[in-house]
Order: sequence, then C-alpha cells, then structure tokens
Amino acid sequence: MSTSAAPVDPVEQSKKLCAYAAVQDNLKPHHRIIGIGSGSTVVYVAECIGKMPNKAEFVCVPTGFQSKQLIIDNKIQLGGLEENPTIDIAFDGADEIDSGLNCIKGGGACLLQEKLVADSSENFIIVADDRKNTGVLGKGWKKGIPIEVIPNAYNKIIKELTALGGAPKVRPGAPAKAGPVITDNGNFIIDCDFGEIPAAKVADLNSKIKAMVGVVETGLFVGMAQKAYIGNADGTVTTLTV
Ligand SMILES: O=C[C@H](O)[C@H](O)[C@H](O)COP(=O)(O)O
Repeated sequence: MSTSAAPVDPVEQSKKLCAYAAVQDNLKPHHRIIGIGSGSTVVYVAECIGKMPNKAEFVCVPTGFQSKQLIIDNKIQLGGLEENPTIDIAFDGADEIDSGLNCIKGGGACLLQEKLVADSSENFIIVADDRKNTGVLGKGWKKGIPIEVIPNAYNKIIKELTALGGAPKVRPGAPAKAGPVITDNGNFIIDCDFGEIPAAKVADLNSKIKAMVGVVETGLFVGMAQKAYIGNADGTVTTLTV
C-alpha cells in the first residue's frame, strides 16, 4: 500500500493560507455575527471557523446558495440578514483587486447578496490568491464587470452600457442550461468589459452603471474592503490595507 500524500495544488494551498490567516487575525472575541461570502476561497474561511472550539457562539449570514451550504456543512449556526442587519465582520473572495482595494466580484453570480452583506458589515475582509492582485481592475479579469439586471431590461441595459463605452454580453447558462444564467435572486447577469479601469475612475463608473433603470447591482465593490489577505504562490500571505 502506498503511503505517499496526494500532491498539493499551489493555488489551492494559497487560498487556504490566506483564508486561515484572515480569520485568525481578524475574528475578535466580541464578534458574534459573521458574513460568509461565495466562491472557492471562502470555502476555507468556513472550514477555519468550523474548526473553532467556540464556533457555537457565532451566527453566520450567507451570500447565496453555495455559501449557505458551506455554513451548514461546517455545522455553524445559520442566520439571515433580516434578523442580523448589523454584521460584525464578513469575509469574501474577489475576482480582481486594485491598489485602493476596490474589487470586481460576481464571477459566480453572487454579487447582490455579497454586496448586501459587505454593506451591512462593520469589517469587510477580502481573501484571494495572488492572481487576483493585479493593482488595476480589468487588467487580469478579462470577462468584464458582472452586473445583475432585471430580466426584461437586459436589451435596454445592453444599449446603455454600449453607449457608455462597454462591451456587454448576457452571461450564458450553457452548457448546463439553455438560455442565460439565473441568479439566486431570479435575475440575469450582464458581463460588461470596460478594459482597464484606473482606481480613480472606478467610483464614477459604478455610479453611472447603478443609475441605469433595471440594474439591480454591480460587481464593482468600491471602497468597501478594509483589508485584503493575498495568498502567494511561495506559501506566504501578503496583507493589504487601505
Ligand atoms: O460571485 C462570486 C463571488 O464574487 C466570488 O467571491 C468571486 O468570484 C471569487 O471567487 P473565488 O474565490 O472562487 O475566486
């Protein structure tokens, strides 16, 4: 029988390292209500909290279906935003992070609930592997800014995004579904490429997209994160603050 361990994927390892470091450095004894984001990095946030001897003291608020399952699987108490409108601290992943800790989020179509939880949190901490830390939004993430829209408004919003200089596309559900992706909130996602967005212009672009009637939320998280924990390929973790 072979006793050799399975090889460790360095990206997976860096996700785990940054997630554990973020929880261990930032979860304080007085924190009770925790927001749990979505994606593949936050899996390790839930795992870390799930291993804590005092985990019964926490209530975790999810940001979507996957996030809810993570909380259940790690046997942590689940709570809703309705009963917990003030969250002590939230941890979430990101698709890209700039030098001002603005983020693109929504690669997994969870941006609306993620932004609700982030906005309700006194501390919002990003966890990501170093591929996401490019310094400029749109530099590494080429799929465009995810934008959640009311379904029958999609063509109207495509016209408006194009007039704003973007290259919008409705996110397809294929091959798993014919037709578009439907979010946890029953809406469509438009991914709109605006090229590289300088940090000084992110807030203005976000405001212009948000002002379009039929847009529910954008995947631009402007000035929301206080810290980002970046897992590097060499096994170290870099902490970025604003
Ligand atoms: O909608 C999905 C979320 O915004 C995720 O937090 C984001 O896509 C990052 O996910 P991952 O940790 O898998 O890169």
